[in-house]
Amino acid sequence: MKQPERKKAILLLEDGSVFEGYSIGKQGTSGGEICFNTGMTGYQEIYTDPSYTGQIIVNTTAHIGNYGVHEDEDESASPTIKGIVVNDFTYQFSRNTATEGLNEYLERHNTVGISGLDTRKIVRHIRTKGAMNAIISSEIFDIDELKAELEKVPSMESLELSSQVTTKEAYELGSDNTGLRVAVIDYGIKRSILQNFVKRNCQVKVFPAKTALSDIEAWKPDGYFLSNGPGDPAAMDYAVDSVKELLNNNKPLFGICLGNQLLARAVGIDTFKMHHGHRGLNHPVKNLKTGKSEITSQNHGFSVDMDSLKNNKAAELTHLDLNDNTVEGLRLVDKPAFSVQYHPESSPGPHDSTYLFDDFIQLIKDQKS
Ligand SMILES: NC(=O)CC[C@H](N)C(=O)O
Repeated sequence: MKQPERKKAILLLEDGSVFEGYSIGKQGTSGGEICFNTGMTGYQEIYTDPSYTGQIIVNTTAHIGNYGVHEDEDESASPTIKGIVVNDFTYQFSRNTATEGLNEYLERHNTVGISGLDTRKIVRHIRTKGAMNAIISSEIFDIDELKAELEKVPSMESLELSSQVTTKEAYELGSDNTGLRVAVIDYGIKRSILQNFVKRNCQVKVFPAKTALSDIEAWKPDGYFLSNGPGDPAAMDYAVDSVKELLNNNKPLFGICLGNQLLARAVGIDTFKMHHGHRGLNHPVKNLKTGKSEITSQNHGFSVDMDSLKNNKAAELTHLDLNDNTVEGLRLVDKPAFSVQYHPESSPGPHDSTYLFDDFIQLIKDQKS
């Protein structure tokens, strides 16, 4: 595939920094919270993870697009990110099984991007100054005009986004009557998480984020799963209230990422906005029960407050981040409920933590027998 003629694009950060590069994907103007992912691979899974809704992703790995995209590797129906910032964008991909080039894919999904930037410099900037909003444009080059557009972009703090990405209708997956019925509350779920349940012989029903408990119970689930998802958990009282109701039933409950934050809030533990979040595929976490460490896939900009967790009698810390000592997992003391901040489905990422799905299923089996 021939490289199209390169058109100019600019990236403007909230603190006034301007970077000039080339337009990739859809031409246009798009703003969101800028964040970086340090993974060396898995760009398609990252761009389609609904947890990134409303964000512009900077990939620190230098080559993006070089293996194209494959229709089976989407984590959701389409990307809901606000844009991508990359260094060397490759139009000509080298993978004989790829079904499309990344540029056509981004155009088809109306995703704006900018290439040719020194992404390491941008990352150092965000790492020093903290999370902030940014805007990419291939049409507005007047900085004051672009600043006015950037001011319209909402702050990620206090933003509720799950209701934009949750399923509209409930749906079922997996084989019937396996005796393991998992009710998934969809706050922006990744497909690979659902596949982890189906692969383990679970019958799964995925419910919209605002489903009444009675409708979930009508399906007679054996356990509940709280999904990952975008936005600030502190802006999700409706979800925290429904988690409290689920906990009253004393059935096994497992949560990932946003699900971890919602479980914490449901028992009165605080969450907070991090300085610049954790996003990558090589974050070391220590399992405090086994003493072993795991290399994990992560994507979060909010976190469960350690002091608040330590002062809370209902929960205990199970997983610790070895980079910055933040909370990476917790369990409830008197209920069969646990959760992790990182992504054990590891799509993309190393598979050290998939035992958590087995632990959850074991909890369901134990309770049933
Ligand atoms: N991956 C997720 O579920 C992200 C949770 C939350 N939106 C955060 O940024 O912390």
